[in-house]
Amino acid sequence: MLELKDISKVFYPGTVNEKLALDSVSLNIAQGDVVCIVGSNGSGKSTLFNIVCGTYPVTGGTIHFNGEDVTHKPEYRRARTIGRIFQDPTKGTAAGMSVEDNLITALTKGMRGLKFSLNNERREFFREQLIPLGLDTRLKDNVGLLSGGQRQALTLLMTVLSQPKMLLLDEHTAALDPGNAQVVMNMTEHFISQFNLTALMITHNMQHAIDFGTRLVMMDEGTIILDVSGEEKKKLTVLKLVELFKSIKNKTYASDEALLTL
Ligand SMILES: Nc1ncnc2c1ncn2[C@@H]1O[C@H](COP(=O)(O)OP(=O)(O)OP(=O)(O)O)[C@@H](O)[C@H]1O
Repeated sequence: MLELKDISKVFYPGTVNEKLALDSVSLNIAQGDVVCIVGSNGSGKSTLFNIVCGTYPVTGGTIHFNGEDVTHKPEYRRARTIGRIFQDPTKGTAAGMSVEDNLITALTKGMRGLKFSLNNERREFFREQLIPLGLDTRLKDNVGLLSGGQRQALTLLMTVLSQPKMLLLDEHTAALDPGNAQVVMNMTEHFISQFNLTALMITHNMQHAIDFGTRLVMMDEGTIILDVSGEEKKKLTVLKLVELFKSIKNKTYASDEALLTL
């Protein structure tokens, strides 16, 4: 579905600040893969997402999406097929609009420009979708009144309703308290299976990365150093993952958050 071949990204080339953020990264994502991406700060995880979305141009390499070469396709055109959710719960929703109006916006995007009006049937559909979020009585409320966790859950629902082919979750629970983070993780799992989505999720929480999804990719210094799936992934523990990192890189895994989940 997504094929990254020999992707490199250099920031500020030819200057004293030159930084090789991605170094010949190749990655194939199949339809239905749910891939957790871990790696210490600065290892290139967000840059990888920015390259997939077209936020940044590549320095070298190619990107194919469902067989189409999208390497130079602009971000706004890739946004139709790729839904991205950020860490900041305020980013994906419009605070000054009601829950209902936010959902209409998302659904209209998903319907690819078809004329759409809010009839009772549609309102009932929204209400049903909002039940697992505990927001089914709040269709008329302004989104600015919702908690961070509720807003992120709504962002998730909106993204899914816009019918992306691939979901990119960029530490989407990191700014939430543990209770809300768990609720949003459960919602994420529910939507991925309900809508049969392919997803990539960046997380610093190694336990989440082990428990969630079908595949785990670890990055370091702009490269992919580990890619496990199936039974091998199921057998992982945080301790094993940290030890694997040490044996591959001959250094200690530098993330306090990861070590906290040990
Ligand atoms: N827009 C930019 N301009 C210059 N350098 C950048 C830019 N974005 C990222 N970098 C650099 O590229 C490297 C990889 O950064 P990136 O944000 O992809 O890491 P990350 O793994 O997502 O880190 P974190 O876990 O801290 O979010 C870092 O050295 C970073 O400073």
